[in-house]
Amino acid sequence: MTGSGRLLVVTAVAAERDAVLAGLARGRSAGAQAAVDVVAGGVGPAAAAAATATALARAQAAGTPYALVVSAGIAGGFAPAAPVGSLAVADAIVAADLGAETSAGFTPVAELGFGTSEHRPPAALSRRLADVLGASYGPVLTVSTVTGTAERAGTLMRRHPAAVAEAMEGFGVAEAAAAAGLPVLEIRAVSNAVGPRDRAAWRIGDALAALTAAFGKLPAALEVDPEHD
Ligand SMILES: O=C(O)c1cccc(C(=O)CC[C@H]2O[C@@H](n3cnc4c(=O)[nH]cnc43)[C@H](O)[C@@H]2O)c1
Repeated sequence: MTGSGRLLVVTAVAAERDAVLAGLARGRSAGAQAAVDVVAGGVGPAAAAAATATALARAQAAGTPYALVVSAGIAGGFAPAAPVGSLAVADAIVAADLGAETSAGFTPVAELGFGTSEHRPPAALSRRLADVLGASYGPVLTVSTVTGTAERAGTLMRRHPAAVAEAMEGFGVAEAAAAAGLPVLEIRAVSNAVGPRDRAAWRIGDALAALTAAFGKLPAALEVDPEHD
């Protein structure tokens, strides 16, 4: 993102939006200059896609288009790559449960011939961001249902052995960005391990703090033009 590039960050809920805003404020006090808008678009891929598409269209109509879109928030981490409290940056944003379930197993929508199953962030930019943030780097899975059993976690890991995190909005944000011809990133802070549901083990506060720290560094890390990735 160059100095003139406007950045749209989409989170699910207000607490994530506020954590991102706190990080951006910290970055500005350190001298980082970035035109960034942050939207809490709702939980799940459909809400995220609708909110992202609306924000992009409004900016385009106002003559102040965005140059880059980021899906950000908390996530489940796949062990050992992404422990609780760590950050994850997507090298691919994957629709992990969009497709068809048959007796032969799951077939992704792309293999059914009905569209895209994953979006690729700019490789050099996302890799550089992961390095700057000290984040794990790999596929981030988008699901419509939070994984709650070891069996489901195992199924996802077998299908996506390099996956680092699971969340619910990235693919929706990426679809809206792709429709607008814009590059997309996904940055997640790990609040829990993907697997058996244990709400007592969730560390949402720690994840939100990690998200704030990440966005304190992000504008400086993005001071490149994603068009020349
Ligand atoms: O199991 C529960 O009752 C429970 C407790 C706290 C949060 C939830 C959610 O459904 C959070 C979904 C929300 O947060 C993201 N997120 C965080 N961890 C995960 C995960 O392991 N798998 C998928 N999404 C996760 C997600 O992006 C949503 O915005 C449930």
